[in-house]
Amino acid sequence: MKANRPKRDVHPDLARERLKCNFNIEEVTNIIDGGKDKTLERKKIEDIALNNGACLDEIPDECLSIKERYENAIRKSCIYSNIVRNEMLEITGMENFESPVLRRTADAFFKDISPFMLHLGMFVPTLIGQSTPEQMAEWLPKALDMKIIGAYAQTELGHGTFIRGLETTATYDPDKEEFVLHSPTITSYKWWAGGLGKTANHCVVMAQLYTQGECHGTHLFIVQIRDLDTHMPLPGIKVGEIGPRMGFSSADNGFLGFNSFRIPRQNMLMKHAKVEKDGCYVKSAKHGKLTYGTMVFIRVTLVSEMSFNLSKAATIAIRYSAVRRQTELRPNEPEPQILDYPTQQHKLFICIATAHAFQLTSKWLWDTFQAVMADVRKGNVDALPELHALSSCLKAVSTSDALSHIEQCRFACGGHGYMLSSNLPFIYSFVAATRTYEGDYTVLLLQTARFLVKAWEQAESGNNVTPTVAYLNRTANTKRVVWDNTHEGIIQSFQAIAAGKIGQCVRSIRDRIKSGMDYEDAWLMTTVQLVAAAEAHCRAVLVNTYWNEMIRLTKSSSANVKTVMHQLAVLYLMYWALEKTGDLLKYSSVSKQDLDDLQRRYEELLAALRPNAVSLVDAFDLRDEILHSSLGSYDGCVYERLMEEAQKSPLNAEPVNPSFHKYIKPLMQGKL
Ligand SMILES: CCCCCCCCCCCCC/C=C/C(=O)SCCNC(=O)CCNC(=O)[C@H](O)C(C)(C)COP(=O)(O)OP(=O)(O)OC[C@H]1O[C@@H](n2cnc3c(N)ncnc32)[C@H](O)[C@@H]1OP(=O)(O)O
Ligand SMILES: Cc1cc2nc3c(=O)[nH]c(=O)nc-3n(C[C@H](O)[C@H](O)[C@H](O)COP(=O)(O)OP(=O)(O)OC[C@H]3O[C@@H](n4cnc5c(N)ncnc54)[C@H](O)[C@@H]3O)c2cc1C
Repeated sequence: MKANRPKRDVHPDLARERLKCNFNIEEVTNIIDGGKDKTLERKKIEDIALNNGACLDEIPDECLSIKERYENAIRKSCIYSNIVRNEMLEITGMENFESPVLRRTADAFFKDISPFMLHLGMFVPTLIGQSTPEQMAEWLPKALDMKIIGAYAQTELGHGTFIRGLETTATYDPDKEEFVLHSPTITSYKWWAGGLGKTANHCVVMAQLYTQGECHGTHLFIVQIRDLDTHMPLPGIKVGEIGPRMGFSSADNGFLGFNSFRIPRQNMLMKHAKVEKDGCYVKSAKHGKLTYGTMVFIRVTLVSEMSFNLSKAATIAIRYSAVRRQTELRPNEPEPQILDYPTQQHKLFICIATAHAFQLTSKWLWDTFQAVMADVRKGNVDALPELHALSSCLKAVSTSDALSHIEQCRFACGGHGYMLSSNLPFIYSFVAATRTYEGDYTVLLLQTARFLVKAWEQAESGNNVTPTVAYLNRTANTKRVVWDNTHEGIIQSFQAIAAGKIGQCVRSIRDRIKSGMDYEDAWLMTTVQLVAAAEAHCRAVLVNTYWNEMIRLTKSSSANVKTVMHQLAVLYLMYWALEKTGDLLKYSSVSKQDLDDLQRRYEELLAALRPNAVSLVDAFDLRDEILHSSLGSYDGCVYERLMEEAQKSPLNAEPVNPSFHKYIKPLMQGKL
């Protein structure tokens, strides 16, 4: 089903906006993509994937039933996978199967989500990160070639966060050299895994490993759950879909139970720990948490995923705000574009800046992740705790911030933002899930807090700490940092806030222990503060990284690109400084006058960015197919598209709905 899209002239308001642009859009796009060659490659891939119109739907997803939606998503997933397999991977290289370009083009095919997303997103990365070379040779080519389709089944009905509490068992039987998978209780049923309900024929399962009568904790196993020919669940497997949810409607999130289901010994993913033929358990020599590697990988990728989603929402809301006019400011004057309202700019410009902040930080985080993984491969796991702390807090804060900014984008579009055809509700519900999955917000910040408390104690006793907390060496023993309204000053203030909060947590824990609590209770009682301290640390990392990366990446840019990129980064610093005035008053010497000045400069910056706003979102270079939005298309023909989408409502298929004759008319006639 291909839909023909009428070509329209660009709305005059948007055309005028584009004439105001004073910087080279392509240069900014290159910075976001990571270089000119990357932009060219992305465009080439987008042309291959999208130019033939296979991604377009005649009937909008939201007008389909649950079953139709799933079937349509499968149809398109197969078309898309074929394009990826036959044409796109040739350009990116097989090893870059998780390239952001593939993720971006996938969004043109799926307004919601592909049932195959978890296959490429988690199943394949788990094979890569957790298999021995022999296992990799066996499974990976099949998975990349879509000969097998997998899911990642870790969470259970009873436990998601507390992995050590998972109940599924994998008991080794040395006589048959097999593991017996079993779900002993209803709460041990696997629950939530994307693609598991109806699509996958294999999955990675996390289960408690028992061998020689002893439990060795959770390990990963690769399990075939359906017949490859008939697709029927194998005997001993109970599998299905978990039912309608807020988003992820076409992801067939599933449940899975095992009734003494047997798999060969070789199906335990044994890169980090293994079970010998005789049942002898050999522990990971490196680090006990390496089996959690896929989660760390996804947390790292989610930061750029948040940038992408926020850039979509910002593009939609800013283009719409340039076209939408509302309220006479003065009698008989034309109504202004709503983008001219400073309150609208306050809602939206931070979204552009945040998309940049997350994008640049995500590249830095990705490089850090790669470097740590290279060390791990050589047997050095020293940097793993820092990577875990960093990826945990950046995942938590980026998903949470993206979610609230996307909601602001929806508010910024008034009533029309509530329409599914605007795509904002889809983007919102997709991002809402990211705050929970791969580790809930609070839980992950508490992981970072554990690391920060240890780092504080090291810094306090005069020892050097790892790079991302190096500011503790400078600030751990300082009471209040001297306020300075330059970018360096603001960054240092964020570091002082983080250090101040971590220090306060340590003191609270110590005071509670002194007053008779044990460490666990003292920690528990301090967790509200610990979450706030970890968030503050994350903000310090974000402002510092964004600033440094922006300076580094614009070194050879033209003057106006430097200026506009600089303005966005300053806006980001000021926005968060103003959001955190209470903390600044507590941990720096900032005065009321300084804060008033900051507010004024922030408002001036909004005005300075205003003429470039539309071009800044054009620089995200998101094709209409990817935006899927009646409000955000490049041509800005908002009202025509809203009307066009309204016509597609199934309720408009007939002039009179049968319910009139069945119910309303009898009611009107008193015959009901
Ligand atoms: C086409 C391209 C595709 C791209 C795709 C991009 C988009 C991706 C979309 C993906 C869609 C995903 C859908 C969702 C999937 C899922 O949600 S899968 C399930 C995810 N589940 C979780 O994340 C659970 C969260 N819980 C945990 O991570 C852990 O249980 C815990 C909270 C960290 C605690 O673990 P536990 O085993 O109880 O450990 P502790 O005893 O508390 O800690 C011991 C020490 O170990 C440290 N530690 C914990 N985890 C790690 C780690 N991963 N790495 C390193 N270290 C770790 C911990 O901090 C403790 O340290 P100390 O303080 O030093 O003791
Ligand atoms: C759309 C979606 C897709 C998913 N896909 C998958 C998948 O493919 N595979 C898979 O295995 N899983 C998947 N999940 C599951 C997901 O990983 C879990 O839901 C997530 O890790 C949270 O765990 P939970 O649901 O057990 O929440 P809970 O841990 O029960 O959290 C409930 C509340 O308790 C709080 N809480 C819990 N523990 C603590 C603590 N120690 N300290 C303080 N507060 C705490 C949390 O902050 C939260 O507010 C998916 C989830 C969603 C929503």
